[in-house]
Amino acid sequence: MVLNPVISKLSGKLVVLASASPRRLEILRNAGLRFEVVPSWFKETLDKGLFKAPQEYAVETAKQKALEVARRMPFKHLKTPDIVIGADTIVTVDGMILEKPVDKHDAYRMLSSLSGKEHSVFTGVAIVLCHEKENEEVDYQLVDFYEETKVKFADLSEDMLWEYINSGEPMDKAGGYGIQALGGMLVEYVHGDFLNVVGFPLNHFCKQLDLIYNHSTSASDRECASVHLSHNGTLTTSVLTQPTSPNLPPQPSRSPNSPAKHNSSPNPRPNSPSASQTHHTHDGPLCSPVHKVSISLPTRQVMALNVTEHEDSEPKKEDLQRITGLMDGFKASKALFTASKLCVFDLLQSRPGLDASQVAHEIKASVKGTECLLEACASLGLLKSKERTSQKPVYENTDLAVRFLRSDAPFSLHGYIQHCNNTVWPLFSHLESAVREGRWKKWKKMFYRCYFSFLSVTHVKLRFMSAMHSIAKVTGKSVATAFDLSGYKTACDLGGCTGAMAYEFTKAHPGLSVIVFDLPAVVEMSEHFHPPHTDNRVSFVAGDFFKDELPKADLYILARILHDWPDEKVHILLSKIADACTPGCGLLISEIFLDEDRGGPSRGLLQALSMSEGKQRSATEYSLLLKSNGFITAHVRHTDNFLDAMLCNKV
Ligand SMILES: C[S@@+](CC[C@H](N)C(=O)[O-])C[C@H]1O[C@@H](n2cnc3c(N)ncnc32)[C@H](O)[C@@H]1O
Repeated sequence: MVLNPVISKLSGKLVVLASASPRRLEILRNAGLRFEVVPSWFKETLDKGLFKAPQEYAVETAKQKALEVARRMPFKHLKTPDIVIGADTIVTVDGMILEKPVDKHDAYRMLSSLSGKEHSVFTGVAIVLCHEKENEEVDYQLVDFYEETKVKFADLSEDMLWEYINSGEPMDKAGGYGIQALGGMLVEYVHGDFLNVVGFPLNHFCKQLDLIYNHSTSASDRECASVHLSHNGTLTTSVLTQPTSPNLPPQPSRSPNSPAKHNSSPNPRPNSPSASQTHHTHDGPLCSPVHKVSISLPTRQVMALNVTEHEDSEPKKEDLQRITGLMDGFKASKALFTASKLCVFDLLQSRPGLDASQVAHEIKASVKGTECLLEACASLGLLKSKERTSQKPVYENTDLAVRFLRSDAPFSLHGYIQHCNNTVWPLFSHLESAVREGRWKKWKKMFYRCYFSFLSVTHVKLRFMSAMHSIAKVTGKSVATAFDLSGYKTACDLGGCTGAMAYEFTKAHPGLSVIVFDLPAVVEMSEHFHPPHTDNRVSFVAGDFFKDELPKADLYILARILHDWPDEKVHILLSKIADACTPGCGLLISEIFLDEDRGGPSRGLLQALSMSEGKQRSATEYSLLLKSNGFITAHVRHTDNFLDAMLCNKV
C-alpha cells in the first residue's frame, strides 16, 4: 500500500537512485518506491565560486550525479533505466557551503560555525527521464528542483561538540550532523521539510512526479515536453522536439548539432520569482557520442512556452505588456535622455513645483513639447505631478530622479545617460547594418571614434570619462567590498580612467593605496573629476598597458577592461600583469559575467551588440583565460549592481 498514488506510477519501471546515502535509500524505500542503487562516480568537484547561489551548486551536483549514472548504465550495466534520481545535500551558514567533513577538525570547524545560529539545508534533486529510441539512442530529459529547510542549533559547549564529534556520527554527513540520530539533540528548531535535512525532500519529489506523470504528459507527449515546477512552484513546460499532442504548438525539431534554443525574457533576472528552467539539447561535454542529452539549465530567466495556448488564442495582458515594453523601450530611453540633456531634473531639484510653461521657459523649449515630455517622464516614474488647485499640474522629481538623474547627485548617472544619448543611440540606429555586415567598424568610426581617435577631441573625451565616472561611482563600492582585500597594501587600477573606482577602493580599505594607470590623454583630464588632493592614497600614472611597464602592486584591478578586447589581446595584457606579479599577488576582474548558458543577463548581451573587437564572457571563460596566464580564480561574486567581480591569485 502506497500513500502517494504517484509512487505507484513508477511500478514496473526501472528506477535508479544515483546515491549511496543510506538515509536517502531509507526515505525512498519507506515511501514504497522500488529502485536499484547505482552510486554515481561523479566527483563532487564543481567550483562553488562559480554559482550565484548555493542551491544552484547543489542542483548542478545532483544533475551531474544523475546524468553520469544515466549515461553509464546502458554501457556498463547493459540496461537503460527509466528514471535516475540524483540528489545533493549541503548546509549553508554565513555564506559558506558546508559539505561532509574530511576529518574531526573539519567537523569541529563546521559544527562550531553552526552553534547558536540558524542555517539553511538545501537538497538539490535531479530526475533524469530516459527514453530509449528505436535506433538505440537514448533521449534524456531532466527535471530539477531544490528544497530549503531552516534549522537552528542550540549554543553548543566545547564538551558537547567534542562528545558529538567523537561519536563518529558527523563524518559522512553534510554540515557534520545527522538530525535523525544523536545530532537531533543539537537542534532547537526546524522550519520546513524535516526529511530534507535528513537528505531527501520526499514531499517536493512526489509533487514533481505528480507533475510529470499526472498533469501534463501523456506517454506520447513525454517525448516532447518536460514539465518543471520552478523553484517558486510555477508550472512551466518547455518543448523539446516535435510535439504530438494537439495542445502543443508545433516547434521546429532540432538536430543534436543545432544551437540550443534560448527563450529570454525581456528583463531576465536570475532567481527572480518568475524564473523557471529551460531544457537544452546539446552536444557539450556531458554527452557521449551516441547519446542526446536534454539538459535543464540552472534557475534562469526563460520566457516559458505556454503549451495550453494556441497562436490564435486571445492574447494575455502580461504578454502584450511585455511586447509593448520592448517596442516602446526606445521611446522611453529617448524621453529620459532628452529630459536629462535639457537639465529638467536639475531644474526641478532646485525649484520643485514648476508647471510645464515655467519649465519650458527655463529650459528654453516649447510649452507644448515640454508638456508632453513632462507627462511622459511622470508616466515613467521619473517625475511626480501634482494638480495645483484649478490650474495646470506642477512637477517635482521622484526619489529615483533625486538619486540618479540630477547631475550633482552622489550616484548621478547623468554622465552615462549623456554618453548613451550622444554615442550609443546614434550607433544603435545602425544595428541592422552592423548585424548584416558582422562588424561595427564603419559606424564606430563615424560616431564612436573608438579610443584612439576620441582621445584627441576634448569634449568627446570628457563625455566618455564622465560616463565611465558615473558608472564607476554607482558600482565602485560593491566591487571594492566584494572580497576581503585586507591582505593587500598596494593596488594598481589598470585603465582606471577618472579614478572613481580607485577612490571607492581606498574608502573601503583603509590600508590600501591605489595607482590609477591609464592612457596619458585620460590621465591629464582626471583632475576634472575630483577636487585636488581628495585622497593622497590615490595617485595617477600615465601609460599604455599593452606597451609600457606596469607599476608594481600586490593587487591589480581590471574593471570593465577585458570585455573591450579579443582573446589575443586579453592574453597579452594578462601575461604582462602575470610578469609584474609575484606569487600570491591578486588580480580583481570586474565585468558583467554572462550566465554560463549565455542566456543572460540581457544588459551584457545588449552591450555585446555594440562591440567590435571585444566580447562578453562568462565567469568560466574569464577563469580559463586567467588560468592560462598563471592565475587561479579564488572567488566569483555577482554583486546585484551593474558589475560582477572575480578575485584571482597568481600561482
Ligand atoms: C571602459 S573604460 C573602464 C574605466 C574604468 N576601469 C571603470 O571601470 O570605470 C576603459 C578604460 O581603459 C583605458 N584604456 C584603454 N586602452 C588602454 C591602454 N592601452 N592602456 C591604458 N589604459 C587604456 C581607457 O582610457 C578607459 O579609461
